[in-house]
Amino acid sequence: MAQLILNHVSKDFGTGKPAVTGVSLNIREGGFLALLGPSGCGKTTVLRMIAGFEQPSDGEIFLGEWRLADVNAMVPPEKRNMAMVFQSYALWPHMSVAENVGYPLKVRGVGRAARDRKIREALEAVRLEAYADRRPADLSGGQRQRVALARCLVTDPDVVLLDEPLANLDRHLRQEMEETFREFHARSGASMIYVTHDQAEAMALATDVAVMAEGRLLQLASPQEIYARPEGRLVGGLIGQGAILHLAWPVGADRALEWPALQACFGPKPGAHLADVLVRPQDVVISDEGLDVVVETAVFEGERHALRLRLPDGQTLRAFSRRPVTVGERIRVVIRSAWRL
Ligand SMILES: Nc1ncnc2c1ncn2[C@@H]1O[C@H](COP(=O)(O)OP(=O)(O)OP(=O)(O)O)[C@@H](O)[C@H]1O
Repeated sequence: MAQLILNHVSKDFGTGKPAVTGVSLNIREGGFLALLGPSGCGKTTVLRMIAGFEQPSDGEIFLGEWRLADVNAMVPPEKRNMAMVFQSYALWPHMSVAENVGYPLKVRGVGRAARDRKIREALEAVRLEAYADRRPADLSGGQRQRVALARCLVTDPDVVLLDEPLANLDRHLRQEMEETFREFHARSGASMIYVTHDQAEAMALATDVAVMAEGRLLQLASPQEIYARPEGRLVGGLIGQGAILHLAWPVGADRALEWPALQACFGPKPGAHLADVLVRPQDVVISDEGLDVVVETAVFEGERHALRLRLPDGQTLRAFSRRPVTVGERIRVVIRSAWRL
């Protein structure tokens, strides 16, 4: 197994606007990369180029030293030892679960005994041993997706590509399936690339998160890093919760500031350069000093109240409160820390 490398990869379908522009990525062996971004940003196109369903219009794709694709040539998908899992599961309806899982081995001419053993192991891995003889139609959505994962496992792929695999499942099942994906990743040892537009899912699963917008890669970092230090407004708005404020950030100051230094950024500063600043709700603390704000909305979420607070200049902040507050109430808050985007 080896590192998957995308080197300045672009794809232009000739529609006037390239789908992907100059994307460079290194996916380390056994890594789990989430590709995140708004609809139409080029995520699926990147995945399809890695799989070999599309040829780059520029740049190169390598698996270790092996050149998989460039503008002149490409290795066909079936020669890449990759497996792809789709949102739609893509199971054969007329085959049993075991037959579906064993199908890639049958195509490769693997003998009956070895095939049966592999199928058994793969079904055990996704906890579906008891369902081997059922048809896909008799399974739940989550179980069907686990069959699709088992079908991936049997071929021992170097790279597994997942295109929004949980998009068709309800929230509860998605959480359960996240656990299955984590186990699947640990067991297979394959590098995984997971396309999603759900940032919480990306953060929960991946070792690395790549954020794309309009065909370009904006940032690639670990979930912790991208949460703590997002680059720019788009990444800041996409990862985690928070408010983006325009504040008079002191010239030459650090990108992270804490209270009370932050206090100086608020209030009218005619002519000052305004920076985009990210404030996370958990860093906004109700206090008996600090900024004067009005509670605009308060939503009870069970373990806390989620608040939208209006600053005197009309900008809004998000905050959490343990105690109930009333809409229209004036309170004071301290901002523990903020990050200049
Ligand atoms: N075969 C194609 N021919 C022409 N344009 C295409 C083709 N495939 C994708 N595109 C265009 O490329 C852009 C990126 O599409 P892509 O499917 O990669 O985005 P995405 O981020 O995966 O979106 P979504 O989250 O909605 O699936 C879009 O503008 C899309 O219309």
